[in-house]
Amino acid sequence: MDLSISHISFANFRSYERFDLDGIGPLTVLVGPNAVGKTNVVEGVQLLTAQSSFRHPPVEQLVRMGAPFARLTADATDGSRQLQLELRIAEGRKRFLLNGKGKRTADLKGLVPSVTFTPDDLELAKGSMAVRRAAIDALGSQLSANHYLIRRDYEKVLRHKNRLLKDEAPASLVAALDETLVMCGAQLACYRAALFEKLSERMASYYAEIADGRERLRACYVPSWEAHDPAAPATFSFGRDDARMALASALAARGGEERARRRALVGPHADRIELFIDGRNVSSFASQGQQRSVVLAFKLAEAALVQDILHQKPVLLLDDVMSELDAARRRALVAFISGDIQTFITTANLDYFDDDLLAAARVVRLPLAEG
Ligand SMILES: Nc1ncnc2c1ncn2[C@@H]1O[C@H](COP(=O)(O)OP(=O)(O)OP(=O)(O)O)[C@@H](O)[C@H]1O
Repeated sequence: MDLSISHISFANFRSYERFDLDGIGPLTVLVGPNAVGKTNVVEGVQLLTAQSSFRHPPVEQLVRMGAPFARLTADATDGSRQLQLELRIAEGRKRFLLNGKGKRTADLKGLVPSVTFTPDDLELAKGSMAVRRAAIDALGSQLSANHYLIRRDYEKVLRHKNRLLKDEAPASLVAALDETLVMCGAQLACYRAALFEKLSERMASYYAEIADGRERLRACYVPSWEAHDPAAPATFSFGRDDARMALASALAARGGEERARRRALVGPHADRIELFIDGRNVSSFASQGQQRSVVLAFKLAEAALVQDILHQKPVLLLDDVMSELDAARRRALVAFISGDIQTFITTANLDYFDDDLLAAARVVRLPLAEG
């Protein structure tokens, strides 16, 4: 049986002095007016499960204004195991605990995974490449502690390199750092590309379902060392040694340009994820409806992949997305939810939900009644 959350409790988290929800089942719909704290609940559960927040806030913002610290807990069980996930936030620092014992973030990755879908995710279709890269890394980090750690290392090296380039440091110093960048960068590009290959297969099949088989989605991971024409799909396969060599020679070839522009131009921070519908690039050609279908397919693929790789269904956190989807896409999402995956949905309006879904859900009205 999969681990699922049975109880959550927040103290001094965001707008909540206290928030407790017990007896949580497969489907919880949180309904309430604007600014009542619905998204805060989703964010709290994401912090406890994925150890990150889609809002990327400064740590101190998570603590209720005027309070010295915050504490969040979630109890999860699969019928035999009982886990308590805990996050304590004080003095600008986050500390994670499992069953009362302090843990490194990397040790908790994937234990109770989650997939979050918010209106900001619509940026996956039309927004910058950084949004797509961040989504792959967020997923990869839950699936593998190594992905999480190598990405962290790479970002540290990249920050250091950008500082050197900005300060116009001697080329020898930059070249020395490039050796580390090649090691971490090649590994990160390989992790991402391997993960993306699996994700894009599932995305394509969800997209076909959502579009009733009328259109075909194709996605490509394009490493920064490849010159790729974004007008047409292409496949790039590489192993770690290929990636190291290609990255090292691209860095050597573009070193002068990097110094002139005073920033790092080559490496996984510049890799591209291109999406195509029937051969046309989504960034330039997709309609609003097609963009929404791409994002929905992306999210459903994420959830399916977590299940395949970790053999544990993720908790699905849907923040106010029903209003962003039309009836057909809502149906596709509801069909997925009905496949027995623990889900929290927030909404300001229950009219977006059909009676069957509401009958199967626990509807929690916010603000909670006192007592
Ligand atoms: N650290 C904090 N201390 C106190 N209040 C906070 C803190 N952080 C956020 N809030 C408050 O939480 C409220 C927003 O909550 P949230 O984003 O969960 O609303 P929501 O119910 O999802 O609203 P909407 O339907 O408009 O998206 C705001 O009123 C905001 O001022």
